[in-house]
Amino acid sequence: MASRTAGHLSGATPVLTAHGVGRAFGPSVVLAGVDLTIARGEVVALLGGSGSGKSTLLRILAGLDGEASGTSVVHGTAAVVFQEHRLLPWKRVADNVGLADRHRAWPTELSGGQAQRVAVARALVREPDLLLLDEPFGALDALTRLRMQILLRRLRAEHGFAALLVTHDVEEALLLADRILLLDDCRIAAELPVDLAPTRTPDDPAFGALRRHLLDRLGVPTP
Ligand SMILES: Nc1ncnc2c1ncn2[C@@H]1O[C@H](COP(=O)(O)OP(=O)(O)OP(=O)(O)O)[C@@H](O)[C@H]1O
Repeated sequence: MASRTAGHLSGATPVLTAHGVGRAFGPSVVLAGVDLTIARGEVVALLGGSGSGKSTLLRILAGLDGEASGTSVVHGTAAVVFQEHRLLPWKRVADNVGLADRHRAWPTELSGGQAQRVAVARALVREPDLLLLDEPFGALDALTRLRMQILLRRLRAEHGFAALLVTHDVEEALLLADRILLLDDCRIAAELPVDLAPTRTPDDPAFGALRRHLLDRLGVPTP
């Protein structure tokens, strides 16, 4: 597996290119022949059933899996945010992020939502070209999750980073992504552009139609 980071290239260059990515754990094949390109500034959501290989693919793209086959190149810099914040408990919050210390709190003193905000700040402070987000809000309560989704939208509008967002949450994908990929049967089985009005409210009929379509593809019955 050649997973590497290339230098900063021209604007037309995608921020991520992956070809023929494969991964097996013993006899169990999880990914086979996955091709993926993410344009600069594009937010792509990766949906799929539990165990379909979403986190495995994200780890490969992040260069955290040395056992995969195929090639994956980030054209620029990438930063990863996981479901658990993974802050360093022996460092104060500001030291975790690398910012001037104004609040002087330890990560253990933070709520889940606060800790995840710090994790996002830590990822963004280096101004990455690509954010790799693995269920970043999956452990948060519904209200905090919505706040974080709105925050991520705002940050993306301000900073213009590209992102790959692994999520179980169809509405989260529809709220945040420009394009949705469905991972099934070891490969990217479907790809949908999210062509919605900028507000992306769930009561928009086009939002509802896409939501139903995705749930149907994921095998979730809708009323
Ligand atoms: N280190 C590992 N050793 C053995 N099997 C693994 C390992 N990591 C992942 N797997 C297996 O690979 C498959 C895909 O796992 P992965 O975590 O990528 O799925 P996922 O789509 O992210 O699932 P979920 O949505 O439930 O988090 C699963 O069957 C899992 O058991």
